Amino acid sequence: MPNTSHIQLQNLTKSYQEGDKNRSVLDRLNLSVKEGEMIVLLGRSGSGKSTLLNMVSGIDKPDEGKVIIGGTNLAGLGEKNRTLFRRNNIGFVFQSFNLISTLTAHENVLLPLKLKGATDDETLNKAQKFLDNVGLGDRGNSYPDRLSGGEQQRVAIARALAHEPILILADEPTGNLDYETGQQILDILNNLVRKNGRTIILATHDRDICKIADRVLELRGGKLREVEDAAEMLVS
Ligand SMILES: Nc1ncnc2c1ncn2[C@@H]1O[C@H](COP(=O)(O)OP(=O)(O)OP(=O)(O)O)[C@@H](O)[C@H]1O
Repeated sequence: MPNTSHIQLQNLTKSYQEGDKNRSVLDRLNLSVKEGEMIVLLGRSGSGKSTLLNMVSGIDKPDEGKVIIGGTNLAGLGEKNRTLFRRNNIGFVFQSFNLISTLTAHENVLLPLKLKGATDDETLNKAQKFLDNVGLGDRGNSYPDRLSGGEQQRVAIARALAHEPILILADEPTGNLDYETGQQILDILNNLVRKNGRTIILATHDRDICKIADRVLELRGGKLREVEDAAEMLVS
């Protein structure tokens, strides 16, 4: 298991075939992220933010280039090993929460711990601790459909952090929430991630989120550029 979450993307290239057309999404993209950094990734709809996060998490593979996380090049691994790497090292927070509807909140948080091979009482307590951390310690027995959107996203954050990943990826984590709930979710994410010194890459349309970032990057034309003044941007 890597002991650093230093990330390097080198010459990352990805295109999709559409009929007889080739749509280039990432074009020899480069990025270096230091351990503990919070990166906000901006970009218009369709610019490739989800595609990029899928490469970093190993859900998908680039056509060319390297995805090096803590010394391991994910792009050089087969699907099985990428899945194992992801389970052990990465936590993912989605726009649509993606909780398992037949499992309680506590069981949802427990799942990544079990997948990582943990079994004992310590694990049960750990899941409870992470629910406590997101302010839902008393809702462990609730099923997702009994929780509000904001509460579901808090469970999803507890689930993403429970197996203590070195890297958190979040794809529009506030996209399905009203403004105030979205701000609460960001505060929770920011506090937990910072407290534990985790690295996070968060993709969003919401320029407000930039205020909590160490670095803001814009994805455009398949490449990344640093945004010095996020307010200058008009992201649709
Ligand atoms: N599996 C796929 N097959 C074909 N084309 C795809 C696939 N996944 C993504 N695309 C295309 O790649 C481009 C980038 O999509 P992506 O979802 O990464 O953008 P995004 O910036 O995350 O957009 P949004 O902000 O709307 O979620 C789009 O043109 C999309 O249609």
